[in-house]
Amino acid sequence: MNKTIGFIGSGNMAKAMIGGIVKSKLVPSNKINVSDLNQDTLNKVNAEFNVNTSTDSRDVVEKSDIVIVAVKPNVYDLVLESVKDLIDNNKIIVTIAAGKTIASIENIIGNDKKIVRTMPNTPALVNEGMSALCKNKNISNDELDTVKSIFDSFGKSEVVSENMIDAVIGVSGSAPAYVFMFIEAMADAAVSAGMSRPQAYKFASQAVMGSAKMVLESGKHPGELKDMVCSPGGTTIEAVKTLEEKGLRNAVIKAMENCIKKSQEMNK
Ligand SMILES: NC(=O)C1=CN([C@@H]2O[C@H](COP(=O)(O)OP(=O)(O)OC[C@H]3O[C@@H](n4cnc5c(N)ncnc54)[C@H](OP(=O)(O)O)[C@@H]3O)[C@@H](O)[C@H]2O)C=CC1
Ligand SMILES: O=C(O)[C@@H]1CCC=N1
Repeated sequence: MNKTIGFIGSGNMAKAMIGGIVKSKLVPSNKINVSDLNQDTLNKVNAEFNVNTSTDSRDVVEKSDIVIVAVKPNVYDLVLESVKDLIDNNKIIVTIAAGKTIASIENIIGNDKKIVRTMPNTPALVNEGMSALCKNKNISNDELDTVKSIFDSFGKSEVVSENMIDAVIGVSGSAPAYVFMFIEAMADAAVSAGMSRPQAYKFASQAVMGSAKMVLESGKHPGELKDMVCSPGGTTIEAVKTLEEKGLRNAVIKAMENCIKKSQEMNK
């Protein structure tokens, strides 16, 4: 891609995306500009990915065609205010923040500017990210494709309507956290049965990854895949009974409802 990509904020999500872009070689690392308030953070990002760094977000905006704003929602508006005079009608502003609607960003930088709202997730770091994208009226389909190719460089992505972003946060943006909790709990049980901690993480993570791949690749309903594991009178059905008794599915649904509700509140 013949574009320069900038990141304002170099935290967990930005680093996962930078790592994914660099590994995929979508653009050379000298075409990635990154800012953060913390020089130590920037030194680490530079040592790991060899990208250009600055403590001044204005440097990043000036030097980049596509600017990904990756700071937390509480400082988001201040950051946009501090760079808005540098945003012309050619630059593309990409937001990854929960609760920052296209309208709220247009209110700050102007409704004549090019804005793409996205929701990625941290598996971007290992090229298994899942992202959603939507655009404002000033972004052409070609420009949306260009931004999508950034997100596709570290995983998969889909274009959605903006009112789906809250659901995307529940099922994808925040979801790695629930899956890590599940893996941790599985590993704890294996350790309790005498397995070493590293081996327990390996078994548990591979089981989760393989199961996810079966859902994506077999075309079978998850319930059917579950039934294929449950031998009559066997071990798995005992575990399934306990998970139902303890309300696993209900807990997941309730947790995601709260996650989505929080996202909706943050949009206001
Ligand atoms: N984490 C995730 O899995 C996902 C996060 N997101 C979104 O990504 C955004 C960032 O979240 P996350 O990466 O978790 O947060 P982090 O706190 O890890 O990252 C934010 C980074 O921005 C830095 N920062 C703060 N103010 C400025 C500024 N004025 N100029 C430059 N850098 C600044 C912070 O520095 P300092 O720490 O010193 O304040 C920090 O390094 C959020 O808006 C979130 O909604 C979206 C999808 C998934
Ligand atoms: O927890 C959050 O608010 C962000 C958004 C999605 C994942 N992390």
